[in-house]
This record gives sequence, structure tokens and C-alpha cells, in this order.
Amino acid sequence: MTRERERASPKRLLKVGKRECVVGFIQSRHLVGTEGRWIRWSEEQEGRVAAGGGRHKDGGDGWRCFVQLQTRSFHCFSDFCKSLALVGNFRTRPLFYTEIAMSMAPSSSNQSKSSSNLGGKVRIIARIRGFSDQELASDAAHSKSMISVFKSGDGVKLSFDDQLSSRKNDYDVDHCYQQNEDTALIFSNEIKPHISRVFNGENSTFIAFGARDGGKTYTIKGSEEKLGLGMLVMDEILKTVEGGKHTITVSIFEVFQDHVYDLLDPKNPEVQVLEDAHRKIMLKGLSKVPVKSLLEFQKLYLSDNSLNKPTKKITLELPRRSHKALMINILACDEGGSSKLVGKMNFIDLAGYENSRRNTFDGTNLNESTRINKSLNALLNVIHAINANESRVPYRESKLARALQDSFGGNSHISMLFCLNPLFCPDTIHTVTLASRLKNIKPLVTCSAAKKQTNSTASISGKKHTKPPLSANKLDSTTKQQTNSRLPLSAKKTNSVLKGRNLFSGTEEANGFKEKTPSMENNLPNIVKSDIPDNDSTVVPHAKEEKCSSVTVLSNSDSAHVASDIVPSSHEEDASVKTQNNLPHVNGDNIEKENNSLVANEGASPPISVKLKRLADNLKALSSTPLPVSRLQNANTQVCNSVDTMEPKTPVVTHKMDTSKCQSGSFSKRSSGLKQALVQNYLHFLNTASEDDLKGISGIKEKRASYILELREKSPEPFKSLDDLQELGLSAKQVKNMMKDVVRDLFS
Ligand SMILES: Nc1ncnc2c1ncn2[C@@H]1O[C@H](COP(=O)(O)OP(=O)(O)OP(=O)(O)O)[C@@H](O)[C@H]1O
Repeated sequence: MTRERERASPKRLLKVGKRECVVGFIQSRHLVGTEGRWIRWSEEQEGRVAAGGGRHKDGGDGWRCFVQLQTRSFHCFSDFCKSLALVGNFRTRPLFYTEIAMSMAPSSSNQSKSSSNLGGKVRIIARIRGFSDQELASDAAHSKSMISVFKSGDGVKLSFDDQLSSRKNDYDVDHCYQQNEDTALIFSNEIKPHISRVFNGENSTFIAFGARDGGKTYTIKGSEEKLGLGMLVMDEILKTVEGGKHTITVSIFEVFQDHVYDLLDPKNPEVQVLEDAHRKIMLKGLSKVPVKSLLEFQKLYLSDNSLNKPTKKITLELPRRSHKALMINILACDEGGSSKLVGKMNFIDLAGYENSRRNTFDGTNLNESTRINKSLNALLNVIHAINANESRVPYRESKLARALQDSFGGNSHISMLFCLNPLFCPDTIHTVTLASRLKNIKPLVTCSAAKKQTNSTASISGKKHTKPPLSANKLDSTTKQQTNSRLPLSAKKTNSVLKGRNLFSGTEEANGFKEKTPSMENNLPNIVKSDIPDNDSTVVPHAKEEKCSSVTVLSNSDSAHVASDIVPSSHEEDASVKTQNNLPHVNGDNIEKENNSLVANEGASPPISVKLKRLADNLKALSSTPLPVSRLQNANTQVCNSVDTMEPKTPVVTHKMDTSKCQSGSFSKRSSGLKQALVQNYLHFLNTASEDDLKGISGIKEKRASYILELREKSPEPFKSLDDLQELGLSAKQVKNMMKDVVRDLFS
């Protein structure tokens, strides 16, 4: 312990930029091999595993791993240790680290509110664009804005007046810039604080996402009159490099239909995205133009006469709705005259999302719109995976993400700006649902213990299922409305399973991305047709990680709710099992009430009390017959028959029973039958209960309930044995405890 104290002493307090950085020493095999990974254990707190482990110097079974923590929170270290302790097998006492944390000076928090999330991987912000000149000239600008913004905790809530569904929908984002706030403000709050970090070797990417006409280009590229973020950042960077130690180069490219084109080299626009032997991404054929003054940059970036225009050939043949990227490379020059890349800043103006089912398109535009939406979907899958700290990020599904892979990984920061049209636009609402889902992700502590648990329980009946991300419990209201309106009543209940769908990996329809593409391939322009891979960009986010809290073993008090939630709330006395003759009595009125409440939900599973009644009847059948002890003593065959009558599911015993063991044998058989019946009923309940009923069970709750519904979609009866419950992330012990509590409650 003494040696460990020295290693983790406050001397190891480092400064990384303005942020304090604590290096702690944690002996945990769960962190071995996770070097470079970020671990976040609360909204604001995260740490980076600075070095991997290995056998402890002094031998023994200890593994060691340095964890470098970057934080502005005084108590972060102890919180981190607590979260590790939740996972178990955490070798060193968390108290030790609490002591270290307490001995450090509290860090300053002088950063602006809007950049409070700088340590976070992905910051989700929104901008409600101002009215365009055209809109100002028309009546449109005088109509009521469909978006209201409210403060909510650390972030803000956007409320949309959905004129289609006549509903108000609320979505969370980190911050929202209003119509009267200009691009310069976004620059000083969101971009400027990152510039120094890029000079210190980090990468920063700013992505503008939104429906068409949301103001993405206005924000990123701007114009000569209204400077966009690209111009503002270059101005600031050029001021910073005035000392002469750095040089700046820029690349501008677009991703059009899964092909990357260099916008600064009209002769050879196609860029190859390759990976070198060190798995570093190379953009072969992409020009990097040195920039020394703002004027030079302006010519490249803004001027219509610049090379920053699609080549003539492409302009004539293809409609240009594409993702555009500005890449600013900062290079450090050494004395020998050679330069080395220090950091990158990327500004991405994504093509606008447009629901092609709502809008009418001709074949070419439909195809184009479909491809754009697919590529947006793929990019969001990547951002989602990064934000959720998932072990697999589906870079290969998105050409743009692949081209930017170096900037996304490691010590990088991503901001997603959702550009909103203030006028009513269903596509805008759709894009915000996506923003909100990204925002709701709570990245998890990644540890092999949790992984192991998930992996070991990853199959039901030999089938492998992918768990939905824990945050994926919101359904796009627009989609829900559309889908529901086309479904018969009976199907609507089942449709609620969509709630638990993977964030960006559910059917595209659920995400509003599904596009019908009649004769799409035939309409593809020749230039790209043969090269376009026919892959579906929808990716199931890899969800190996599991939230530590979900690993927590149910306490007795928790699990006691299982039964109490199952029995009808009124007449609890009736529902409890006191004696053989007092088996659960389910109040008929209650059943009727529950059934009435489900009338609108034809096809939904029977109410919980009906299921409980079935369970009670089974138990009654088993326990109402007096124990046949005397008969057992008289005739073995008679005993076996009586057992068979009571428990038709129990295999017939054909061998001769030893009379001396008969009594206990019969009892244990009876008990096992009872157990079987109870288990079967419980499983039947899980296989058929409605989402609301499932949510009521302690240990199941909302996320597991929606996951159960999803499993049921794949297989009508996903739970065949108690082992299958482990698919829900419950350990065998937790399942056993749940069952014990059910029984205990029945007989209490
Ligand atoms: N903040 C703003 N203030 C005033 N006008 C704006 C603002 N943002 C955008 N506009 C105007 O709104 C219109 C659409 O903006 P812009 O072209 O940037 O949208 P976009 O999201 O890039 O569209 P697309 O998806 O089609 O590329 C333009 O006329 C632009 O001048």
C-alpha cells in the first residue's frame, strides 16, 4: 500500500492545456489492454487509460494499469473508483483513491458555460437559423416559430410544435443558439476553445447536420458578407501561427455517392481512402494547399472562381448534393525545414436530410436522396458508437467517417451542430430526434467483467442477439405516428417494440430513413454505378458494454418488488399466499378493470392478474392434494401414479423405488414439479406480458422491458428456461434471487 501511495501521489498532477490531469495507478485486470480508450463514468467525468497493464513487477497475481484522468471535478477519482468497484474484482480499495483525490487542489472552472462539455467526446448543439431574405419578404417570417427553447439541467430542451401530429415534442441538446445569435458567437463558444488544443496535438471536428435549408452552409462556409465558421477559424489560426513555428495547409473535398472528390484539384478529383501498414488513413490524391493569409484562404474556400467547385464534368452529369469537408492541418516546422502534422480541424457541411417519401422526386433525385440519407445514417452510427465508447466503431459503413477516421479516434473532440429551420418542417423534427438520441447516450465504463457477462449471455437458444444501446428507448414521434396510423389496433401494441430499437440501427423506416427506390440501380448515373457498393449503411451498434448499474446485484428490497408488483394492488391480503387454501385470489373486479383498459389494445398480452391467477391455479393444483405420505409407505406404484397425476410434465419414473427413500424422493419430486410450474409460469409471463407489465417488475424495468419486446419480435417465445434470462444481462445468481423472491412473496 505504501508503494502504491507513492505512485499515485499528488506529484503526478499534470497540466494538460487548461485542464488538470491526474495520473492514478489502478490495479485492475479489467483495464489491461484498453490503452488509449476513454472511460466515462458520469456526464462530466472521464478518464483515459494512459498505459496498459502487465504483470506486477513484484510478481504475484496483480495486474497493473495506469489510468490517466482528465477532469475538472474534485471528487472524480473516487467516483471512478466506485464505478470500478461496482464491476467487481477491483483489487485496490477505492478508499485509497478517495484519499488521493482529497489531497489535490480543486481545479479551476473558468471555462465558459457553453464549452463545459469540452472534455466530452461529442457535443450536441443546435442552431435555429435566422430568416432568409426571401422569408423576411414573405409572410412566413411573421408566423409563430415552431421551436421553443427551455433551460433544462445543464443543457436545453427544444420543444417542437408538431403541426402534423398536433403534439409538442421535447428533445434535449447541450445548447441551442437562437435566431438572433450569429455565427461569430458559435465560433467563440464552440470552436475557439479548441484551437489551442489542436495546436497541442488534438483533433477537432465540427459537423453541421440538419434538414435541407437548415442553414448548414450558411454556418460552416458562410459568405463574404457573413463569415462562416471556416473563415473565422482560419482567421484565428493564422493569428496563432504568426510566430512562424507552424504552417497551415487546407484540403477541401466532398463525398458524393460514396466517392470522395478533391475540390481543390479539378483535374484529378477522385480521392482514394486507403489505410497504410500502421492502419493510418491516407487520402490518396487529396491536395493540401498551404495557406498564409486569410485572403488566400478566402479565394480557395469562398470565391466562385476558385478551384473549390465541382468539376465541370460532374456538374453537368450529376446533381450536387454532397457532404463537403474543410480540413485544416496544423504542421509544426522543425529546424531542418521539415514539418510534422500536429493536429487537424475539420468542418463538415453535410448534405441536408430530406424524407423522400414525403417529397416527390424523379428517379435520379430519389436515388440521390436515398443515398444521402443512408450515408447520414451511417455517419450517425459512427458518432453514436464513438459517443457511447463502443469497442467497434463502424467507420467502414460511412465513406466520410472513414476519410475522417484519424480525426475521430484517440484524443479528439466532435461537435454536432443541428441546424434547424424555424419554419415548420417535419424533416427538421426528425433530425432533432436523432440529436436528442445522441445526447441521451450515457457512455459506460468499459471493463472486461461487464463484457464477459454480456458475452456469456449473448445467446438464447443458440441465437446471437445484439442488445440495443441503453439509450435507445425513444421513438421518433413522427415515425411513430406515421407507422401507427397505418397499423391495425392489434398491431399497434406490438409496434411499441420500436421504442427499444437500436439507436440508428433499427430499420431505416423506424429512423425515417427508409426510402423506396424503384429501379434505383437503373437510374444510377454511369459515372458511379459500377463502383457503388450495394451495402446497407444501417449498422447495428455494437453494444458489448454494459452499464455498471445494471450489473448491480438486486438487493432483497429491490427484488421483493417483483412479487409485490405482480400481485394486484388492491386486496393484497387476497393476493398473498398464506396457506394451501389461501392461494392467490385474484379480485375479479380488478381483472375486469385491467381487461377493459386493454380493450383498445386488442392483441396485447393478458393482464398481469390473469397470469397470476394461472400461476396460482397451478400452485393450487399442486398443493391442494394432501401429501400422500401414508400411501407412499404402502405402495410404490401408487405413489408414482399420484405424482404423475399431479404433475403431468414430470417424466414418468419407471424404475423401482427404494421404499426407505420413498418419502423424501416423493417430496423432492413434488417440490421440483412445483418449482417447474412456477418457473414455467414466470417465463410464460415474460414471454407474453405487455411492456407496461414488464416494466413493473423489479429487475426488469424500462430498458430490459423494451429489450424483451425486441427479443419477442425475433422469436415469439424467447425465454424457454431461466438460463435465457441471462440474455437480459442478469447473472445466474440474480435470476435465482428473483425467483426466490417470487416464491417468498407467494408464501409470505
Ligand atoms: N442564420 C441565418 N440568418 C439568416 N439567413 C440564414 C441563416 N442561415 C441560413 N440562412 C438562409 O437560409 C437559406 C438556407 O441556408 P443554407 O443554404 O445554409 O441551408 P443548408 O442547410 O445548407 O441547405 P442544404 O441542405 O440544401 O445544403 C439560405 O438562403 C441562407 O441564406
